[in-house]
Amino acid sequence: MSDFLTPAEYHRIAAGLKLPQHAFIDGEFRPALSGRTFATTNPATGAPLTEIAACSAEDVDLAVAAARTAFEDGRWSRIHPRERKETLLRLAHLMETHARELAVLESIDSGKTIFDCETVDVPETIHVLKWHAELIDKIYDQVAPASDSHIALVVREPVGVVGLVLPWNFPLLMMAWKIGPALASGCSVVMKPAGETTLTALRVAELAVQAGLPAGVLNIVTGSGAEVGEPLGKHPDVDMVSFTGSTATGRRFLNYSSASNLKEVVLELGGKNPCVVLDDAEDLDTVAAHVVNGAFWNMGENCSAASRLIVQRGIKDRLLERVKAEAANWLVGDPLDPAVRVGALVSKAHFQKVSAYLEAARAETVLMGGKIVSEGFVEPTIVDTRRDSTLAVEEIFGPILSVITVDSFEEAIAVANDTDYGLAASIFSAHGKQAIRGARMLRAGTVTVNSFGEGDISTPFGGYKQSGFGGRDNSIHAHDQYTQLKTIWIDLS
Ligand SMILES: NC(=O)C1=CN([C@@H]2O[C@H](COP(=O)(O)OP(=O)(O)OC[C@H]3O[C@@H](n4cnc5c(N)ncnc54)[C@H](O)[C@@H]3O)[C@@H](O)[C@H]2O)C=CC1
Ligand code: BAL
Repeated sequence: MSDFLTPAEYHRIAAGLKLPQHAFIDGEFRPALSGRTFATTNPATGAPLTEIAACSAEDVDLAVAAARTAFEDGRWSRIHPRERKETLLRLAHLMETHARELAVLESIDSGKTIFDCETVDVPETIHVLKWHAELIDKIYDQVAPASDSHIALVVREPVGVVGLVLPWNFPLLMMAWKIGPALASGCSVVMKPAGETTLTALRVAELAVQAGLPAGVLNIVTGSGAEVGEPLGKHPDVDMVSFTGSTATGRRFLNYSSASNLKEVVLELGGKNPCVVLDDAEDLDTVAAHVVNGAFWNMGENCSAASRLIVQRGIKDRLLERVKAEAANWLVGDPLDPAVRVGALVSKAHFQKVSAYLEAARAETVLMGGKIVSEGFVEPTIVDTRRDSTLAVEEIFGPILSVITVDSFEEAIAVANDTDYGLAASIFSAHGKQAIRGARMLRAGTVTVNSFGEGDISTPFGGYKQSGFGGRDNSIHAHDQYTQLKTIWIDLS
């Protein structure tokens, strides 16, 4: 903790921040063409932070045109990958220099805790950008088998102008997950941050200018889903869209694509992720720490949150005792206090949604929590539920853990897989073969064994079933989204 400041010091930094307001199009910060703005507030206090450009289809057109020009003239798409690497590394280094400011901005804009912003969101964002930058001048294309009279090349080319539509739960990190591989690959970007959390993206754009990113290569169009997301999804000159957010909105992007130019679509969607704990799990204090982290980290506002604890009857009581003890350490309160682990839910609307689930929990057995702390803040809550209860089926995106009791390994796996989602899962067992067998049987894009997590930048992240579509974020596979394969046959005869 020695690197953390006091809450008062963080509040002083927050009060002194200059907040961005304008969209970023063709290398310039500009108001919406309509002149309209929308208010953004600090979800922890309800206080207005600033007014931001409320863009619409005409601003999207401008941004796409700028991105297209930049892509076609090759100012970024056709320079040596090493030059792209160096520019992105300069951006990452500038972000390091401004890490604390970015962490505070992220916290006041989203309600996330300063603890997480300082230890995860900002450093991981920088790491992800560096990882993709470092990769791009080290990967090779392929030469296919052919007779002596031909050479057959399989080359990757940047897909073109890409639309990136972001969620509000990890504003900086999701930006990095998408702009990292998109920019490294040579694409031009039109990005739409979530309306709730726009500020850090615009600050990164300011740093990108300083880093020397050419105009038009990164454009940030601010505003609502209906007025910016939809025109971007339907735009005939956007070659591909990568989206992270709800399954319902993800579906719309498939419709937008089919109704426009059949642009490629990659969707990273919701989850109702199981955490399976079998009777033979060992070191229950550690298991409990993973369970709590999985369920309550980032206020449960996490697509891979382990929101269903599927526990075998023989170990249930011993485990829950420890889970409750561990969760009791998760202090709820001022996100700018580094001792706090559960900050504010992202918006009033989302707070109301989560509060409605707390209300529904009253019809079940609440084992812990269950109450609103104050406007925007809810207690980490543990509920003993039926496997088919609303709480155990729907993605809540709040700090509510549903506990489901099972009697066997087979039943645990069946319950875990009994969901429309398939993003992440975890399994705890001291019996190696059983744990690995379970990991293979769980239908999810990421499965962790005897731990909770998402892997890291080196491994692909994305969902089975209705949790994902069309590709993966992270790892070298993320570059598949932003490149397309071209075959070149050369006749030597
Ligand atoms: N998979 C994930 O990481 C996320 C899941 N969610 C889930 O979605 C629920 C609702 O949250 P929302 O903010 O409403 O998520 P959302 O999926 O509607 O929003 C994500 C992004 O899509 C944009 N968008 C919204 N409507 C659009 C439309 N009609 N056309 C194009 N773009 C559109 C939003 O402005 C935002 O940038 C949450 O309670 C949570 O359960 C929300 C955010 C992230
Ligand atoms: N956990 C990172 C991806 C997401 O929540 O959307």
